[in-house]
Amino acid sequence: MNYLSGFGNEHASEALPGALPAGRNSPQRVPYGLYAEQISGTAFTAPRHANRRSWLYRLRPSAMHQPFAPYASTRFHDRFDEAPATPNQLRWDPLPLPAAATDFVDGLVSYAGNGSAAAMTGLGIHLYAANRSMQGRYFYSADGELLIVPQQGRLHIATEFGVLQLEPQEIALIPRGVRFRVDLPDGEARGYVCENFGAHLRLPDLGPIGSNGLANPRDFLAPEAAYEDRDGEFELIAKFQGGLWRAAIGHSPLDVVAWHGNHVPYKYDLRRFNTIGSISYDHPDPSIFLVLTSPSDTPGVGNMDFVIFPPRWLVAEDTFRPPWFHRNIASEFMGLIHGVYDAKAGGFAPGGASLHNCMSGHGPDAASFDKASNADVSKPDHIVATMAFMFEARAVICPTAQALALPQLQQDYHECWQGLRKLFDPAKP
Ligand SMILES: O=C(O)Cc1cc(O)ccc1O
Ligand SMILES: [Fe+2]
Repeated sequence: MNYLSGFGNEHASEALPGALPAGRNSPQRVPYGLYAEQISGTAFTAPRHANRRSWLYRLRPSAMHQPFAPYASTRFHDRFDEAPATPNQLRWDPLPLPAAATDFVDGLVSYAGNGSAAAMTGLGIHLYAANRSMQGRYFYSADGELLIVPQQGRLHIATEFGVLQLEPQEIALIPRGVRFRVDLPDGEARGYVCENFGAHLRLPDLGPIGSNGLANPRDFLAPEAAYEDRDGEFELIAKFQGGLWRAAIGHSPLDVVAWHGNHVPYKYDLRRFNTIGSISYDHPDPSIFLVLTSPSDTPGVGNMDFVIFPPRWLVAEDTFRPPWFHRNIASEFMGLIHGVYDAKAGGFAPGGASLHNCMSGHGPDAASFDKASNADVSKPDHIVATMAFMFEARAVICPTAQALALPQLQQDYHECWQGLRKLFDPAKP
């Protein structure tokens, strides 16, 4: 499958030759009898460097569907105020794959979040476990862009802009409003979704790192135009102001023959990340692992950040090499795609999750502390075959009532720090 390369680029793609109008966006009649339609992802007047919009040339306008009615989903929502926000450290085992037929949308379980679609700030964190492709149904979120992080099973995401083929260790971003369908080529799939209600995720500034490094722009891939010319009795599910809505639609909404613009879905392979770390001493702040950031209105403070912990060499001398003990102003929701996370010797499984809120103490568990305190740091350590990540937020991340009620919530998580014995000996400096 071919993709168009470059983050935030102005791309153009056509599935039929000459489908893209030349020299103007909305000619009186579009080639092939297509309808021209714009989708804007920022205010029309947003500064040029931040402005996002695309022009789509499609079989039918997106307005063409029956009225929406509420669609009862008990598990996928934005109800982040049902339970008191908790300072407790939380950790969950992986969600089991479903027994009943469950597609990507029905397989989403909302775990935590903050802010709201109405306020256009904050994030929602949802995990999915699914065992069948979306059949005759299409989905979009008007509430935020969707950052999809598969943990198990490939996803074929057919969007209005074309198809993104995704495997674990790759991520996809579906912009606000873009309609899509998720097929499961492996029959089963599990992973994480962050819905960003705030400003678009973008590549961070690199400061003294220079003009290259971390996630490089050319590794972000947009799909090439591909359209479905399908009539039938389908359904369009919309997420709108925290609730789900359903409309009957008589055709596939993935009927875009050509498009151009920069409000586009994209994918990125996390294995392409150019990981930078200390080559002298001390473990750097995890901002060095920042892939994408959604800025807030305070300079330097993200509404939400997407951070990864990829394979890397640890060479820092006279240094406790894993993550240190810490309390942060930011709140941290973590997931594990595969392997072992270097601050947790046990209990944090691939597909699992953890939440450490603002100023809640956390860090290496007792076993990881003992191991790293006694390791030979005159030699490099090679951290291999692992990929953990963090959705980090400026505001406290509130778990949903259902996440707190899940049997996967570990009641004994705090025990992982209770074995840290007092080592203090005033006689031994
Ligand atoms: O809590 C965590 O494991 C994430 C994390 C990693 C790190 O290297 C430094 C700080 C931090 O919050
Ligand atoms: Fe942390």
